[in-house]
Amino acid sequence: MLPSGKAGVEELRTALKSSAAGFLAIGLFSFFVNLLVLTGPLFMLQIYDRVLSSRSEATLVALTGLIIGLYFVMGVLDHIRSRVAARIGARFQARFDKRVFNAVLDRTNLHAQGISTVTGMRDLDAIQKVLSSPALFTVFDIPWTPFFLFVIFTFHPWMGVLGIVGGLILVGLTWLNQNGTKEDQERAMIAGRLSDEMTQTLQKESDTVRALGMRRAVAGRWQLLRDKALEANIRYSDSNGFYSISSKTFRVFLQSAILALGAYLVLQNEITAGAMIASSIIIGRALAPIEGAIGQWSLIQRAGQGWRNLAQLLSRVPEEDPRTALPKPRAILEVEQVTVVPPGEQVATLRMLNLELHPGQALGVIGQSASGKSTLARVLTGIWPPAAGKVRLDGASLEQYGTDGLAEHVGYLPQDVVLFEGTVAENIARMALDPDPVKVVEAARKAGAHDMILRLPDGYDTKLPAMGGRLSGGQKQRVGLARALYGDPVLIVLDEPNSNLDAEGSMALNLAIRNLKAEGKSVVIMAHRPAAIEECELILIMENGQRLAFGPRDDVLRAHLRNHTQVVAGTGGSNK
Ligand SMILES: Nc1ncnc2c1ncn2[C@@H]1O[C@H](COP(=O)(O)OP(=O)(O)OP(=O)(O)O)[C@@H](O)[C@H]1O
Repeated sequence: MLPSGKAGVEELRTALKSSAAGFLAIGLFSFFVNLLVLTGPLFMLQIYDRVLSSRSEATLVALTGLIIGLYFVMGVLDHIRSRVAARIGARFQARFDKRVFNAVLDRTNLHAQGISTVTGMRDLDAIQKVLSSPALFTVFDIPWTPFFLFVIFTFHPWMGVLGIVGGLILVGLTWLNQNGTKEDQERAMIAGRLSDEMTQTLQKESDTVRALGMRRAVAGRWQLLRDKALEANIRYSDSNGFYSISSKTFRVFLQSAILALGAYLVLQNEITAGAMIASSIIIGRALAPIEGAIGQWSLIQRAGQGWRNLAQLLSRVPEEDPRTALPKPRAILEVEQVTVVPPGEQVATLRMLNLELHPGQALGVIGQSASGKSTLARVLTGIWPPAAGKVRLDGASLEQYGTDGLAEHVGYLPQDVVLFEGTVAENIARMALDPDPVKVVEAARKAGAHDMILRLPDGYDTKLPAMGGRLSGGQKQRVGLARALYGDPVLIVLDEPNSNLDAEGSMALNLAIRNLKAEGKSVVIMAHRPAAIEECELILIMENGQRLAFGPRDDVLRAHLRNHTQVVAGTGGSNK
């Protein structure tokens, strides 16, 4: 079941509350702006009832001077409240930028199940837009509508009644708009997101798409999604446009209707011509916020959706509590009764695993495909938390180090190495904003990749496109190993580190492992190829997510592999 999102709502609300002073300021400015809105109607009232009847030019000049001053003040206040709103929006975004970014990353890893819409950053943008836009002012202006209607009442009750009826019709239109467009908007949003995601995937995998002649097929699928998105958008825009234009037309009509009623009342000598003009202007102002809300409805609705999505996301991925920094651990790894269930799954892919590794030891993990080797790599590096049991590094369970703290002590080479857009050096430095060149070269040397990197067109400063496209599979793997060793981690987890390596690369890898052991680090190597376990004194054999055997390499291989002699012989440096 999905969490209710209460914790997330609370987090979002607290952030808004921290801008209470800003909202108060907007409320105060809105108060004066709305009072000053009466400038125009009162001016009209005076012109018609005083200036025209008395034919006094002096009064006209005085009144004109006065309203110039009042309009100026109104303009300044309106401008200030826009500036305050923009800052409230920016502050809200700044508060949540990193938080949402991290939550989206974590949720992809840890909580993949449930809502499929991870629109985090777009949700945040949508809320920020509403906070910084005139849509926010409608909230502060709408309470003034009854006041303006009351002013019209003071001119004549019938005018007031007409104003109220008109207002109710506009509110009704807003309600219909809300109910009539909500589903279309959601559909448009989801369809748009799906087609965007597909575009991104296709861009990343363009080689495969071309090579396998999938262009027409995927373009067809993509087009279907685009068409759906377009269709939903058009439907949404049509219905929203219908309500928006209806309300605008109705408001203009209402202004004339009140003028007609006013004229009738003037003819009956019930009100003055000034009151007739003034009430026509005031009714326009009274209903402007309602019309504004309808006009801004798509923004408001999207922000509402964003608020609900973010509340879910933030509840699902709570903020990591600050951790007491632990000293650099010794390379003692303990896996105690660990069971792992991948995110979004029900069935464990690693069950009740126990093992221990000490400084200077290397463990080779072997087993058939899908036996749980990569799952073990993920739990040892803290990517997936254990569903039961504990993984400890020097006595402390991994979560005690915190996500970033743990990454300093653990190096990880994933099975599929993905490099990021940046230079080779930046990639080795794990994309740090201030990479330490000494540490970069040191890591590359340890990984036996220094010479290979020097031979690249621009050495360490060779620019890599996204996904590291410029490098061969083996080169990527060696840069990936250097990245794993950056910052001198004590535990190094290598998932199929030699799957793309040639003999030279394989030898460099084994030398690196030997050196790491000599430095007192511990190394875990998930392997298919015998050459990879040459440096391992311990072997773990996995089967169906369970430990089939664990112990000294030669004993385990002899006891469990029928062809152990070939395997042991194969570890003599060949790369089969
Ligand atoms: N992200 C995931 N979500 C759900 N199930 C997963 C995920 N990753 C792996 N699994 C499942 O976990 C089981 C073990 O997979 P794992 O990748 O750990 O095996 P492996 O031994 O590393 O295999 P290989 O040698 O082919 O890389 C498999 O049944 C797989 O389907």
